[in-house]
Amino acid sequence: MAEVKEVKLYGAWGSGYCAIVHHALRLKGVAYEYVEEDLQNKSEALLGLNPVHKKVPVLVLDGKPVSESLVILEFVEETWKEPPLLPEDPYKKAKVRFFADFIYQKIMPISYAIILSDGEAQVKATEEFIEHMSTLEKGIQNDLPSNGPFINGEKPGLLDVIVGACSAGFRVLADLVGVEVLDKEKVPLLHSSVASFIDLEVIKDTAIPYEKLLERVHTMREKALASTKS
Ligand SMILES: N[C@@H](CCC(=O)N[C@@H](CS)C(=O)NCC(=O)O)C(=O)O
Repeated sequence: MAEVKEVKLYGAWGSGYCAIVHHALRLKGVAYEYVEEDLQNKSEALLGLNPVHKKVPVLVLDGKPVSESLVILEFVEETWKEPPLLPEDPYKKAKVRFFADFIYQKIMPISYAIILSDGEAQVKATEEFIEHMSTLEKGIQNDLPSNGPFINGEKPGLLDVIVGACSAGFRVLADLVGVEVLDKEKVPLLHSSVASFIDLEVIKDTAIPYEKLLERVHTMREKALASTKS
C-alpha cells in the first residue's frame, strides 16, 4: 500500500472498541484526526463509510475506510510496523489472535449482560464473566508466558491494547456488582497488564474516562430495566 497521508478515526468516547484503535495508533505514533460521532444521530459520513454495520470505529486512510476494530488493529499493525504489537513467531501470533477473539466473543458480550440485568440474572452473568477472565488468564499464562508487566512482556502488545482499553469498563462493572472483576490475586497478569497500560503517558488522553462512563452506564441501565418492567 502506498504511504498513507491522511488518517481519520471516527469513534465515540464511551466505546471500548474505539479506545482499542485509539491506543494502537498512539502506541505506533501515528498522527490522526479524530471525529466524535453521536451514535443516536449518526452522521451521513459515518453511514457512508460503514454502510454494512453503521458502527464505530472506522479508520479512514486517504478517504478509504476500514471497519471492525480487530480488522483495524491488524491493518494498523501491517501499515505501521514499529513498535510491533504482535509476536513474530507464527504460533504465538495465532495464540494472540485466538485470545483476542475469546475476549471479543466471550467476555465483551457478558459485560453488557451484567450492565443490563438485575438480581439473579446479573449474579449469573457476573459469575460467568469472572470464570471467563480466569480462563483467559490461565490460557495466556500457559500459551504466552511473560515476565510482565504486560502480557506481551516489557512492552505492550495487542492483547494489552485490548484489555487496557477495558480498564474503565472493569471498574464500572466492579462498582455495579460489588465484586472485583479484575482481581489481582485471581488474574495477576491481566491485572498487571491493565494497571501498566493505563499508566502509559501516550494513551492517557484517549483512555475512557471512568466517572463519565459510570454515569452513562447508570443511565443505560435505568432505561433498560424500566423498559423490561413496563
Ligand atoms: N464488532 C465491532 C463492534 C463495534 C460496536 O459495537 N460499536 C458500537 C459502539 S461501542 C456502535 O457503533 N454502536 C452503534 C450502533 O450499534 O448503532 C468492532 O469490533 O468494531
